[in-house]
Amino acid sequence: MATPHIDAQPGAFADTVLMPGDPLRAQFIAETFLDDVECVNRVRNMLGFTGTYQGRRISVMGSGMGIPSCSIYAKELITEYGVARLVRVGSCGAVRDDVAVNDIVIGMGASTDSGVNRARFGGHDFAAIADFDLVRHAADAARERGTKIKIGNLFSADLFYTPNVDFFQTMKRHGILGVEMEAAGLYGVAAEFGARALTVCTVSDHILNGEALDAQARQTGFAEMMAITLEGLLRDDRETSR
Ligand SMILES: O=P(O)(O)O[C@H]1O[C@H](CO)[C@@H](O)[C@H]1O
Ligand SMILES: O=c1cc[nH]c(=O)[nH]1
Repeated sequence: MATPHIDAQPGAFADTVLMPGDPLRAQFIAETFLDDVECVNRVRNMLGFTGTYQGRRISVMGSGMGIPSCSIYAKELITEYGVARLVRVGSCGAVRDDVAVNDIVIGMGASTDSGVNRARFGGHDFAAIADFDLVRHAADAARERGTKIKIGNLFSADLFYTPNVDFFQTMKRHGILGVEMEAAGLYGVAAEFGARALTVCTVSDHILNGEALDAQARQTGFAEMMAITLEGLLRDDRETSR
């Protein structure tokens, strides 16, 4: 079985897929955090891997940048490979004064300037939200690790280089925790096709004050995000009845 974008065999993906935007970050995650790793997709270099974390089968695959790319992979993973949990592990920019580079934020919801969810929801506004239990278990994992995180609303932008820079102030006033490019689309796909989804991001830059992580700090913050995400998933396995 293959889709236009994934040439993996049936059963090649675990029921849970981590999705960073960057396929090389997918490879890094697989090689750094998983055991017994096998590469399961190379189409368009959108690398996908399956391995284990503490004995639990987990896959990781790049989503590409932006809602259209992420939506293609998420949809095919759910409907063709039986994936039931998708967790975006990404980077985002901050606009609030109390959100700093290296902070970890969880997208309980995701606002957007994209039209995809209206397209799938009869032209109406769709509340793009994460799965509550995935949010809860990631939050519990963070608390147990003693890591402070923020949970709230992300903004999934169609344009990385937006001409409407004044809108960042509006986002700030509305409490947006981070600006990224996929979460609202991922949540819409998950809702349409009956999967559970979550987004966890590390703040890589502050859009309004110009602060940005150096490479070393990026790596450290990223490792903590991965630990929270993976431990949250193990909790979800233990505590959520399906
Ligand atoms: O670091 P990733 O996961 O790619 O996420 C962010 O980085 C990319 C933009 O540079 C977009 O994909 C955005 O959502
Ligand atoms: O999409 C993104 C990701 C990181 N930083 C931003 O400003 N935007």
